[in-house]
Amino acid sequence: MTLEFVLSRQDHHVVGRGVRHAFPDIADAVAAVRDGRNVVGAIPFDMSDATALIEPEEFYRLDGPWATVDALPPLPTVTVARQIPDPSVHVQRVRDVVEQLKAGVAEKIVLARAIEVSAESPINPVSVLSALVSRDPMGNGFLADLSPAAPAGRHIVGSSPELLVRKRGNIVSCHPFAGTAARSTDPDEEARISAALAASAKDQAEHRFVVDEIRAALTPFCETLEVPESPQLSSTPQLWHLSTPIVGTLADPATSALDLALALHPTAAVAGVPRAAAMDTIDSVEGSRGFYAGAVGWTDGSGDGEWMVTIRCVELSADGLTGTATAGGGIVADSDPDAELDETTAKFRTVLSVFDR
Ligand SMILES: C=C(O[C@@H]1C=C(C(=O)O)C=C[C@H]1O)C(=O)O
Repeated sequence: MTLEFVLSRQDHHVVGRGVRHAFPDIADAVAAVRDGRNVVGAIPFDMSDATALIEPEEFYRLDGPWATVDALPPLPTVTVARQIPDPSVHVQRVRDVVEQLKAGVAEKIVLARAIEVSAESPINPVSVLSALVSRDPMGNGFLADLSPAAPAGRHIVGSSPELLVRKRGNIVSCHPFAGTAARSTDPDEEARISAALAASAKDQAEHRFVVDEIRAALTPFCETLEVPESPQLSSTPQLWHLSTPIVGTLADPATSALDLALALHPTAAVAGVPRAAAMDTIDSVEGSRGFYAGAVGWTDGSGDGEWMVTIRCVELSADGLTGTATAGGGIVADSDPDAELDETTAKFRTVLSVFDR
């Protein structure tokens, strides 16, 4: 049976194989969960686009991060075919957005850019997933077949550190990330970089927008909600981030993980504040983001589930010969456009480094 879906975390992973039913329309997926069916897959950034959710034929959850015993095709060499837009244009876009933010159009807007790579032979999505999970000490990785959203055969694969929402019984948790610094191989530099990120007023402000928005979105669902006063430092192999673990108890345990994901998505970590103004700017500046900056995850027939923010990822074409990685960063009025370009470059390393020779 084909592998349609994987979500790997440090302590467990979920796999979906085969397609019993495809849900290009999110409302049908929500109804399926209410009927006690398992739903897995990917939700696009813009909820008016088609979703890539399915009820798999086979659904299972096991302890520990995902791993495979199958022999996988090696990853081919890739070359950068296009940058969308050119890096200098991205810097100019950030400059323009900074002016808009200073003029009061919005308070935070997340801008992204893409790198398209070409491969000599097909990039196997499972090989990408395997490389990503084995390189991440947190065991994070995801793979979703995007066929329900047509055209068929595309996949999105990545390693996101950012938990949009998890629901187990009556406990809801979120772990938003925002505020970023590239890591160093030098221990002294590492200490300096992480301390500077923790002390950065600009990054703290970027982060606060996300936490405040999540608190507001979750409050109506919760009996209790614990939101730490200040963020902590979290790391991936490439980056330092500010992050805030949030935990609550649900007023109605029948609220599903998918319901919660839809109430939260897209957060200010990938869109901005206010959300509508930020989404308008993103749409007019970048065009459609597709599944990048969406949500990827699962919800089982009991309503339990887990959804990650779809970042640090590459979308693979149906023939596997093209991969498009997208990375973005939150812009606020005092953002430095050149530093924002560097931040996206560092974020691309998560997925593009799997092709390094
Ligand atoms: C948008 C991305 O990352 C998000 C934006 C961040 C930021 O602006 O500092 C940090 C983590 C993520 O929430 C991405 O990786 O593409």
